[in-house]
Amino acid sequence: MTDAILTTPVLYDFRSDNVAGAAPEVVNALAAAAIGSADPYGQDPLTAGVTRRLSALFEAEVTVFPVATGTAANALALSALVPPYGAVYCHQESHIHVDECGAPEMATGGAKLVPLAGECGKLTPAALTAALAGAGIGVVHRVQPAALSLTQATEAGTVYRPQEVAALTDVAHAHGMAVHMDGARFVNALARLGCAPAEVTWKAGVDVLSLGGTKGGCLAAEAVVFFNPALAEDFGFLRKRAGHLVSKGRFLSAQLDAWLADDLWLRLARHANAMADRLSQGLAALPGAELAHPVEANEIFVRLPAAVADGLEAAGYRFYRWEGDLLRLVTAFDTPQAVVNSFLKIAKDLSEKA
Ligand SMILES: Cc1ncc(COP(=O)(O)O)c(C=O)c1O
Ligand SMILES: C[C@@H](O)[C@H](N)C(=O)O
Repeated sequence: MTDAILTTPVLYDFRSDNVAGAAPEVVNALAAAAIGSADPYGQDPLTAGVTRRLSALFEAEVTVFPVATGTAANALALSALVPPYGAVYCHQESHIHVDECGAPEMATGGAKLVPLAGECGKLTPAALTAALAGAGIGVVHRVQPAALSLTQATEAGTVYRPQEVAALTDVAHAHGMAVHMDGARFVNALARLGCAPAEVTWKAGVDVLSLGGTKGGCLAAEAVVFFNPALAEDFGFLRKRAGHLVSKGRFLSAQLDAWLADDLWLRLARHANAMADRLSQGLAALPGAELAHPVEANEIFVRLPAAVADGLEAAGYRFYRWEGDLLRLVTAFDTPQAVVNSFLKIAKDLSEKA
């Protein structure tokens, strides 16, 4: 970053939904939960309430374990599915493979992540089948296929349809593998699909979901949601051993409870997605602009003429310079439409001057 950019006041930060604040409903619920005492270590009524809420939302008796970060949710969920000699098949751009600093490998005791290619951040049954054909199942020299991990919405901002999830989980289950879903942006995918949560999870063969609340409007709250109770039996020990059993667990659950109440999670995600739609449509209309992937959630990957990208940064907007000449812009539950409009007007002016 040039010195000028570092000293320019930030007009708006599109780098990530991780830079967003927290929804007032969640903050107020947290303040209310801070009064008085409550049983520790997840034995409180709020945590029981979150399990009830998620069982109702997913139309199944689920087993829920709140944790504080998405990486913990992913790594610990995989540790419940995969032995140390196991293999986890994932996309080559998956967060568990690229951005978790070896946490899944550590939590599983050394399991191997097997990254696969796929257009627009999505795995295909053909690629998974081909990888498994050469896996050496039963061969003592080889790591043994144990889990498939899908990210929904993907790291490319795309969304798996229920039938796409089912086609992948069919291959995984046929090879004796369990299925994990990294749902750091699950609610953004759900808002786009408009289907019931069950349709794109357990009814499509997903065994465990890392449900992300942090990016969706919580301060820091994620939930590991098991649809297959047999896989959850040891998770309480795995979470405690990793130091992720929060003593005042009510404070994670208060966030999740408020976020899941009255469809707040979906309303917030719909807004984030709508801002991404508006922003990406405006950018795509600029001469020389090119969207790298369909915008199906709240992430935009776009190529812009250098003068436009540089000018936007100099004006005070922040976004990531991604691989190659891609830019990544992420909208959030609280991205103002006025900010999107101003950003697009400046981009258009810069484009006309270029
Ligand atoms: C797709 C995806 N999965 C998981 C995570 C992990 O979340 P955390 O940063 O809370 O560990 C992120 C983080 O933003 C993410 O983008
Ligand atoms: C680490 C970085 O990728 C983060 N998960 C984000 O999406 O902003």
